[in-house]
Amino acid sequence: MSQLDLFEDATRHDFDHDAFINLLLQESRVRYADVALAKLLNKQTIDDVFYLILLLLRAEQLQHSCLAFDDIDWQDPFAMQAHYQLGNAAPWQEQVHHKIWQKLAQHQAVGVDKPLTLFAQKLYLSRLANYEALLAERFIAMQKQPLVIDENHLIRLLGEYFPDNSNDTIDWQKVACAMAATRRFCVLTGGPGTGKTTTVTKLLAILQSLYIKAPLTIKLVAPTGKAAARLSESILGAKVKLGLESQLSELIPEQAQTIHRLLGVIPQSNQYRHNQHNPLHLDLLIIDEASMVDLSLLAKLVEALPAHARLIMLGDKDQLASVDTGSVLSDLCQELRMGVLPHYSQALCDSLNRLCFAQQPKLLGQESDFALSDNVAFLQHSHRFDSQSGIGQLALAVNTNDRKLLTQTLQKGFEDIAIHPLNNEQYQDLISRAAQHYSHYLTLMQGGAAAQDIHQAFLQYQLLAALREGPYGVEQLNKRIEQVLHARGLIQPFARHYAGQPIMVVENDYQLKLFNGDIGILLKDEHMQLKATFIDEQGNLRSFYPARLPRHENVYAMTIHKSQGSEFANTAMILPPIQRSSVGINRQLLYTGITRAKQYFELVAQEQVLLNAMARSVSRCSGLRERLMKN
Ligand SMILES: Nc1ncnc2c1ncn2[C@@H]1O[C@H](COP(=O)(O)OP(=O)(O)OP(=O)(O)O)[C@@H](O)[C@H]1O
Repeated sequence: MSQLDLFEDATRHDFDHDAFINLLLQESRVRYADVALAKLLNKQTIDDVFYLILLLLRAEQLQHSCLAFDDIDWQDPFAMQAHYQLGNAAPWQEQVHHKIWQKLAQHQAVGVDKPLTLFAQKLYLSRLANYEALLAERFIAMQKQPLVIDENHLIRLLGEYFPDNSNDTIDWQKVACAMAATRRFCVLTGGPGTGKTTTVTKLLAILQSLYIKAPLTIKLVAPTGKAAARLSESILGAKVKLGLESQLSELIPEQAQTIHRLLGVIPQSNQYRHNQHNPLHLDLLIIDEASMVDLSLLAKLVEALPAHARLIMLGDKDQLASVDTGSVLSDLCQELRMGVLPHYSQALCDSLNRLCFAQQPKLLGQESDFALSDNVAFLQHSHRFDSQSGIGQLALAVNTNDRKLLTQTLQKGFEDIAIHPLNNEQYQDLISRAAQHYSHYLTLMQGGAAAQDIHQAFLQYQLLAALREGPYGVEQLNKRIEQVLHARGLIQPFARHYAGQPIMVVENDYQLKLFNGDIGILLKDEHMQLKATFIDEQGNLRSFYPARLPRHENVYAMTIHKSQGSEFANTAMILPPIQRSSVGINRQLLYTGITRAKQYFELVAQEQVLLNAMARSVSRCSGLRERLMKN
């Protein structure tokens, strides 16, 4: 029996729309505002188009860029829990789908300069369609705009920074560097430790050497303050490792900033100081953690680039998509698979063989239908996690849903991972271990250490949870850890704010320049005043009276979603039991959690929950790919 057949029931005279809409609201499938908007756009008529608009608004709420006709379950489009008796369901009919599409195409709210847009069998809110179209247009424009390069000089520099190992293997970092040096737009994707930052630092050294007479103005950005601080640290580390001579080293920036800061936030507005009319002053923009950047912010950033600019996007395509709508990085990297060579055109392979492997050409072309396949470089080999590392093997097993590799990894007894079954005892042990880790920064605080050192110590460990609510969610975990730390005499959590309390800001405050995801610790200053302290991307200390803080929560435990863009030496992760783990616990979530760990990772979970999550891969609906197909 169906819940609602969009063609048959929605247009039936005796169908009780009010009851059905109430059910949708009760089951939180849609919001009141969605119903009102769908009615408005459909001139108060409740019919099949009204329900399609509702479905679109629901899709947007779930961070999809659009509603794909092919993805709709026409017999139960809202995936209802309640069984709603509607009589005989209409059989699936191809012509009826065609009819509704035609009806939509002629609808008064659909079209150019209208609130809704149709594209490639997908229905959009026009705002999102416009962002997608803008990105596709700019990416293609950048791809087509030629660059003048002294090829011989570039070959020499590539040889210097990537000395040929003269065996048969391909140095993909060198390939990535050659690709990025010779095009205005390049995506560089790879898992943790595959050398994205190292490659980009070498690329910057090569580009500044090529253009030494008129060096490029380079800006580095990341979506969060945390990610920007990490990028700064990594670029600095890579520069030191490369041992660049000082004149060249000075031409490579190491201070990254947030995208919001670069664009120039205008308080109480969703506009930025920099836009197409007031472009950014730069020649090359590097965006790190690009998987976290949502469609609208990326569109605004790309729109603000000057016409001559180059753009490089770095990120891990397999991580969770952005918190807000869109999944641009994974859309651009959709055809890449671990263990498979990317498809590059023969023209690109000829050029890369000339630039990188003059002695012995190594690359052979393979055509792709994707217009930007020659703009995506893929690093697969991790230099941080070798075959001796459990973290790397576990991440690989999860990411490829390889149960055999998972079993082997668990049996090998790696020292850098531990997996505990979820039960009462393990739950209590996890809380105790977390409290033990956090006692380090609290002991430093009690000893009067500098705020920077206290923050540094806090960031050595993080407990991650898949859920917010319930006994396995961050709220309860935070309370439990707080209780243990209090019992150990390390904190006095009697007021809303107390010394040693770690907090995460959960909304943007453009006035204070505190952003969603920023982590602070409450500390007493020299006058014994309690202040919330934050370390900014430049490593500077910023302090605020607690009463001034934007909305925030304790962060002894944080959700995996919130941990994106951060790394911790020690990371622990807890997954709920099977009864609570059907929604939202998927491969991307697990992979993101595991790859936050640099040195040690522990998981507390039921085996079946782990296996189910590995098998559940999610993707967001978007039309960006279609906009970027050849022809
Ligand atoms: N070709 C290489 N040979 C040896 N070591 C390398 C190579 N490339 C990178 N490394 C080392 O591997 C580690 C990880 O490199 P890097 O930070 O550049 O990777 P990443 O992809 O940016 O990582 P993440 O995204 O996880 O921060 C660094 O210690 C770096 O020095």
